[in-house]
Parts: sequence; C-alpha cells; structure tokens
Amino acid sequence: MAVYTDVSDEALRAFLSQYDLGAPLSFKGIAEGVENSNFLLRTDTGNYILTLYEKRVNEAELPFFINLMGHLARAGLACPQPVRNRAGTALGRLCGRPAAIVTFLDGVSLSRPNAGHCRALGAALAGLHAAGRDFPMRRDNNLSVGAWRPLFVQAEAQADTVAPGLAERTRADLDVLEASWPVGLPSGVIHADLFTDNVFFIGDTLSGLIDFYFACTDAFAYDLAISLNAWCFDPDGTFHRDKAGAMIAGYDAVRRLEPAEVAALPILARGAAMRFMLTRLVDWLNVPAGALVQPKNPLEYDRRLAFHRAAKDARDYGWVG
Ligand SMILES: Nc1ncnc2c1ncn2[C@@H]1O[C@H](COP(=O)(O)OP(=O)(O)OP(=O)(O)O)[C@@H](O)[C@H]1O
Ligand SMILES: N[C@@H](CCO)C(=O)O
Repeated sequence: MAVYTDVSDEALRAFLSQYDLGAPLSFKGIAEGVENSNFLLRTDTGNYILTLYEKRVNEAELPFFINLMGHLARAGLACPQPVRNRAGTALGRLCGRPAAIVTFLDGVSLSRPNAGHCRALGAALAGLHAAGRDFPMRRDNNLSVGAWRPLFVQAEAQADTVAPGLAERTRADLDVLEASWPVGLPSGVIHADLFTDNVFFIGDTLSGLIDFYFACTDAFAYDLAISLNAWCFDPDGTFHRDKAGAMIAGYDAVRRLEPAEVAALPILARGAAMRFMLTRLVDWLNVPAGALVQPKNPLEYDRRLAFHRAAKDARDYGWVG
C-alpha cells in the first residue's frame, strides 16, 4: 500500500477547510500504487482522491500535471479533474508535502486485459495524444534514455543479487539503446505510465485514464511502446502478439502511425522495458523504512527485455499495416 505520509484528522480538517467540498465522511489510504500517497476522500459532496506527492515528483513540475489534467478533461478525455480551493488554486500543502484533490473516476482496472481491451487502450492513447496537441506547457522526459545509465549506476553493485548476470546484460542493452535511440519522431504530450492499473473499464468499455504524474513531452510512439510492454506480456515474460497487434491497430485507427514510428517500435519497446526495469530495480533495492509499499518486481521487465533483444521489426509486435 502506498502511503508514505500519515495524515492526521486535524491536518485533514485544516486542509479541507480551504475547500468547498463539505464535511468529510470517510478518509482511507489506498492500497495501490507505488509513487505517491493516495487517499480516498468521501465528503457530503462526493468522492475525491487526495494525493500527497512524494519522492519522484518535483514540486516545480506539479503545475504541468495539474494543468494537463484540466486541459485533457476539457478536451473531453475521461481523466481526473483537479479541484480548486476557495483561493482558486488546485495545489496546496499537507503534512509538509505538496498535495492536491482530484475528482474520483468510476471503473475498475483489469489485471488480465484481453485483445479487445488492448484495442480500446490503443485508441484511447491516440485520443490522449490528439487532446494534448494544443496543450501549451512542455516538460522534458526526465526518465528517457539519458537517465538510464545514472539509474543503473545506483543499482549496479547489487544488481546480480537480484538475478545472476543482470548487471552484465543491462550494461550491454544500455550500450545498444544509447547508440540507436531514435530522434525526430512525432512528439507531444505523452502519458508515459499507462499501465493497466492506470486505466479503468466499466464492463468492456474503457471509462477513464488516471495518474498523469509521469506525463511529459516525448515521442508518441514511445508511449505506445510503454503500453505494449505493460499490457501484452505475462509476468513470466510470455508475449501476446494478438494483444499487441490489437493495441497498435487501435492506435493506428485513430492516429495513423508514420513509417518511421513503425520502424522504431522494437527499439522503443526495448527502451521502455529498460526504463521500468531500472526504476523498479532501484526501488527494489531501496525500500524506505516503515513505508507501506510493495515494490514491483524488476525481473518482469528483465524478461521482456529478452523478447525485445530478439525482435526484428514491428511485425514481431503484431503490426500488419
Ligand atoms: N481519480 C481517481 N479516481 C478513482 N480512483 C483513483 C483515482 N486516482 C487514483 N485512484 C486510485 O488510487 C490508486 C493509486 O493511484 P495512482 O496510480 O495515481 O498512484 P501512484 O502511486 O502514482 O501509482 P503508480 O504505481 O501507478 O504510479 C489507483 O490504482 C486507483 O485505485
Ligand atoms: N507503472 C510503474 C510504476 C509507476 O512508475 C511500474 O509498474 O513500474
């Protein structure tokens, strides 16, 4: 459970007194997520999510995320709406942390999405890219290829305690990725963390996208590569080509992929797997004392990297266009 910071009743009451949300009826830590402290807040005006921003979130970047959610919601995307306090601001401080309240979205995330869900995700991702086109703010991706070697260095000495040979193969992959990372692909606002736990469905209909705290300006096809990794493999590394093909086709039906993006898919997918393997590895080796959090297994992404190393072109990912 990701609750790094405890919020006392008094602190919550003082914080809520700045808003017109009515009286709190219940307030509970949420048993998912690894990044921030999240609480479900019910008041007599509705349900909300209260987030205290923790470790990886840079406070100076919070206006990007908050304004982006507002922009996307206004453009018709089903995503959380930041709630403003009486002073007109959506960002405050609670227990020494930056904090915000956003609207609650109905729906459930799927642990085992099928190809139909993957197609819907692809279409929604392309919709997000289109909705973000006229967003005026920019945020560089601070977890792109230039950040991977420094992350690895933090974990290198202990990597082989997690899996034999992990340090060696990661070094070799980093050499390849740094030498061949694509530049100049169509870019704009990307979500950059669109895993199954950040997408809600009601029945088989995609009902909402959450967790925009890694959103940044980067290649659209890299976002697709992140979701291919997250949605189309089993934890043991088994790849589901039908799901990947459906996701790519769902995306392409809404925003036509350019030939350069199709050609870059294998290296983008390999880089995406590296990004999540590395952040997971660093977290795995550095769980904060006393935090209620279950770190995610880096080896799930080490196994995906084995698939990407062997992939020849986008057809290996189910692309048939
Ligand atoms: N707007 C929302 N509406 C409904 N539920 C939400 C909303 N925002 C967050 N949640 C719930 O809180 C959980 C954690 O939220 P979130 O994914 O933003 O946390 P995180 O710590 O950033 O996690 P992650 O590990 O995915 O980065 C979600 O899985 C979901 O159950
Ligand atoms: N979605 C990420 C956690 C948040 O960055 C992972 O599964 O590693």
